[in-house]
Amino acid sequence: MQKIVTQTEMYALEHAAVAHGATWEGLMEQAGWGVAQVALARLGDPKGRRVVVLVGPGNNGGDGLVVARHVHDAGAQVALYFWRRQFAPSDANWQRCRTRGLAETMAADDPTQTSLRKLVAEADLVVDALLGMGTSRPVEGPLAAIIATLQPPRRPLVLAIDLPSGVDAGTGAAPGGAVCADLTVATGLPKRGLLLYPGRRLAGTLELAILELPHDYLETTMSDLLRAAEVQPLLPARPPDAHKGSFGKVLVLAGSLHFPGAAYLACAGAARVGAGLVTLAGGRAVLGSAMRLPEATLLPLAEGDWGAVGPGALAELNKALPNYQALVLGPGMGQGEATGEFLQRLLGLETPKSRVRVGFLIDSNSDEATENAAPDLPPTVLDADGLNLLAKIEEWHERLPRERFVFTPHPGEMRRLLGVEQLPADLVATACEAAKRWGQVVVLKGATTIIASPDGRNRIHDGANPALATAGTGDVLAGVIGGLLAQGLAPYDAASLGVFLHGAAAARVRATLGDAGALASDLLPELPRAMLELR
Ligand SMILES: NC(=O)C1=CN([C@@H]2O[C@H](COP(=O)(O)OP(=O)(O)OC[C@H]3O[C@@H](n4cnc5c(N)ncnc54)[C@H](O)[C@@H]3O)[C@@H](O)[C@H]2O)[C@H](O)CC1
Ligand SMILES: [K+]
Repeated sequence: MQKIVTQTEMYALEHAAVAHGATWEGLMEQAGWGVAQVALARLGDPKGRRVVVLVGPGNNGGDGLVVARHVHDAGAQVALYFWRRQFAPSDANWQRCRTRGLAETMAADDPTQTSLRKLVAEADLVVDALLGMGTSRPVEGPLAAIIATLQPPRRPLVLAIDLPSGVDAGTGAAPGGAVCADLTVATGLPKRGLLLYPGRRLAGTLELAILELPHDYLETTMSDLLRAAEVQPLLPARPPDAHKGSFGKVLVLAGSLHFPGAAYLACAGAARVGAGLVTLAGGRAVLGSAMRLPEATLLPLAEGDWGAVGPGALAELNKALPNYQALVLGPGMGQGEATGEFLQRLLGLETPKSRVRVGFLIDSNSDEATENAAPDLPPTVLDADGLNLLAKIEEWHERLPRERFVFTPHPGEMRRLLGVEQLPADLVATACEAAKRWGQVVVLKGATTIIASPDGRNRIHDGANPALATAGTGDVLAGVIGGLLAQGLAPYDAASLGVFLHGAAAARVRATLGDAGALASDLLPELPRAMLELR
């Protein structure tokens, strides 16, 4: 399992390591040695290769001095460029570099960066050890000018230690600009900011320098990188004597005249990850979608506006729901008033006021009232317009049954659910706090997707892929998660495996079609292949 940490968690881990007998100097030596091995592997034969190490004022700079020594000792020609670091005899790592006679330039003596530009122009490798986890404010002034000398396109290989200088370790933000590295070697554990944009882009390839950290303490950190090893055991077994009933039934309530394709994509997503049966529920628009997926069965429902379901659909739905192990609710269902009323009643969230508004349907004491009562929902994926409609209902999260839903918002839907103009910078914390408060699994979709459980655990999926940036891919994901819920996975696991498989299918699409022009439906045939590859 690859843990991902915040600054606070990392500093606490380092303190715990020291309490367990490690020393700060020893940790820095381990970190610097590990980074130097990566640097040397990139350099090839170090003889005659030129390396510039940019050394900042803190421990990140200290790591840089350790790297400089090891790379020098391996045979490379190393020059040091200091920004805001004062020599002190207690700076043992600087002292060791002096003993070896490494060239030194002070940024204070190079106000126009003329010397630095020359060093960079002649270098094979620049090591960025200006700032690490300690980055606490936007980069500006001389530091910004130093960073600017590393701008692409013509430059040597740039290796950042721990984080590209200027990237916030917690959020990945780089408000004043930051080093754009070819590779970043995280010390000990990757920091969150390395996985969140723009930090992820600025970091380049991610590598790790191993630090000995106390294992039991490590287990208390809550973020995991979502990787094949973590989700492989979650794949539902396929016993040879299985029948379609073994793999669950998914009801997909989606689509409208405006968005018929969303219904198809969600259904096919569920079927392509192995659900036993998929039923498409909805109005006339859904009938058209079903033509594209002859394997799906159909539950025609009373329509509201524009072919989307209306409040009259509840009675039919109530009868059918007990036969299903999962529900996918929302893709392309529109945000019409009647659909909103339907959703409100389905989720048991109607207020006395709205009860009056749908009074033409029911009298609260009649049999019809029972027929139209909010059903007990199976595990449910709530996506897209389902989320937008939910966001309009007052105090929805206090009244919704807890631990029943997987919410799959993109940032716009997340803003609406939270009722804010702009999402907070720390997306991981935002998703985690929401999951805890709402009592539901939250999948905050983006170039980096965050899967947060109400119990505080979270998984981060490093799966940016421009091929996915096209309409309909979210509908496929909702279906995929629904298909896994129907096969008995717990919501957090269904969401995690679903995000992983969706990302793996997208990687396969990109490998054949490239960055542009893929259709969401191209993901569908790749889903079983992604499962096969994972199994
Ligand atoms: N702690 C350990 O045992 C280990 C840490 N490792 C490395 O240490 C850094 C974190 O070091 P720290 O000294 O806490 O912070 P920095 O080196 O990142 O720099 C802090 C320094 O910079 C100033 N500062 C912050 N932001 C700005 C800014 N935008 N402009 C100007 N100055 C800024 C701040 O005030 C401080 O003075 C960690 O990343 C690792 O690389 C070892 O890896 C392991 C042991
Ligand atoms: K750095």
